Amino acid sequence: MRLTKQDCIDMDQRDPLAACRDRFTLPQDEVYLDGNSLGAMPAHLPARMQQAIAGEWGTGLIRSWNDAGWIDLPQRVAAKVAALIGASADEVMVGDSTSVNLFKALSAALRLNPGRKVILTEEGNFPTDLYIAQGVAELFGAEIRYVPSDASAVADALDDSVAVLMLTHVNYRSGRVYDMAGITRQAQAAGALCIWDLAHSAGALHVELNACSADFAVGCGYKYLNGGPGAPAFVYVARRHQELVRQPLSGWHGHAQPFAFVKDYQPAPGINRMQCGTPPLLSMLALDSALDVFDGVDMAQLRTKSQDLCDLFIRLVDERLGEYGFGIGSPRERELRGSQVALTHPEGYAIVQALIARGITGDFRMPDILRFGFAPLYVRHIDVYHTVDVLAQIMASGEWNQEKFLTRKAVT
Ligand SMILES: Cc1ncc(COP(=O)(O)O)c(C=O)c1O
Ligand SMILES: Nc1c(O)cccc1C(=O)C[C@H](N)C(=O)O
Repeated sequence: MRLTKQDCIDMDQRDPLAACRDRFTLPQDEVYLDGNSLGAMPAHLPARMQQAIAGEWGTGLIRSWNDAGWIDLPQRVAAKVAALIGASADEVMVGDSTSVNLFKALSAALRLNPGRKVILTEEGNFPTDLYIAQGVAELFGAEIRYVPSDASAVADALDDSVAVLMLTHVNYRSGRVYDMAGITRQAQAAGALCIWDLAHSAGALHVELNACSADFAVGCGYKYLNGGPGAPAFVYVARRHQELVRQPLSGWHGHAQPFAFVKDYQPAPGINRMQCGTPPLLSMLALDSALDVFDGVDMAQLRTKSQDLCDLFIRLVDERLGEYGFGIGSPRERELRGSQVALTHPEGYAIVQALIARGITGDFRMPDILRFGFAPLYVRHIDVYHTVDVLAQIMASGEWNQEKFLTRKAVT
């Protein structure tokens, strides 16, 4: 039997996380399926930022480093992130971008594994991961080995030359999720260290870094963590590695005594050595406050809802869009998929633009992927229904086939 609109309304009524949507401000009538690229704005954030700007900065000025606790804000934010990714507070540092944190983590991992010169990664990894690896390889005289985005190809390529395996947990295009525990075990058994990019996992999946015995991880603050555009990112270093870790961005905030103003660099104890320069305080305050939307949220329940939304989307696409030439570009098994679904279609770009014009925001990834992210804290089952319904209308009417939808914009 085909699912109905009423079925989806009933699903929302049974959803234990339904009330979390009120923690966000979303434009009226917008269906937002791009929280995997830029998370929605937590409703309490404008007031918090007003206070931070006018009060802490405007009035408190430099005194706020002490009086408002700016100096150890990164550690407080790190503790909140750590709770979402199965890590201890003293294993996470928040700051810089994901790209910069990857640079630090990759450099540190190569130094921990001297004698080995290969960075193993997948050719379908997110471009910044590949570009950073290329930069690090050049600096360290390392070599990059690319394999297809497939767990068995990764396993086959793990030999005694591999220093570091660098993978993105949830693929940005297909949403395929790797078995973090199993692959980490295989990498470590082969003598390699593992770096996981959690850009599309943190805040949407039930990540358990410590339980997986992970070595390093990085991730974004502006996607499912909802910290706002360009929010600080994070880096995780397992406690057992921390005292040996050396990262080359040896800025003063990562120094053992930043305010001693001594000539020579000495790394701070523990995770603090992963810091570099002055953090972007306003963005850090925004991320700190944004993370409060996770208060009381059970991550296993969050993961279940995300899987339910994705399953619902695939089922509705199967039931209603069969005649329009779409493919499913994501795994159909819910355990193998993150919190997003890719459809494929040769006219994908224009179809996404037509959807956006109708108030449903997804995005497009080359060459033919329509990408829909289902952020479980604020996306409803009825939004999924509405999206497929409007997609069917756009395809039936040929509405997508207009000049204004075919012209490419700078950011897709
Ligand atoms: C897997 C992955 N890593 C990293 C990034 C971004 O890194 P940065 O915040 O440095 O731009 C993204 C998205 O932009 C991503 O999808
Ligand atoms: N970081 C982004 C940006 O600066 C502009 C536009 C989009 C993004 C994204 O986050 C894209 C995203 N990582 C992706 O998976 O495609």
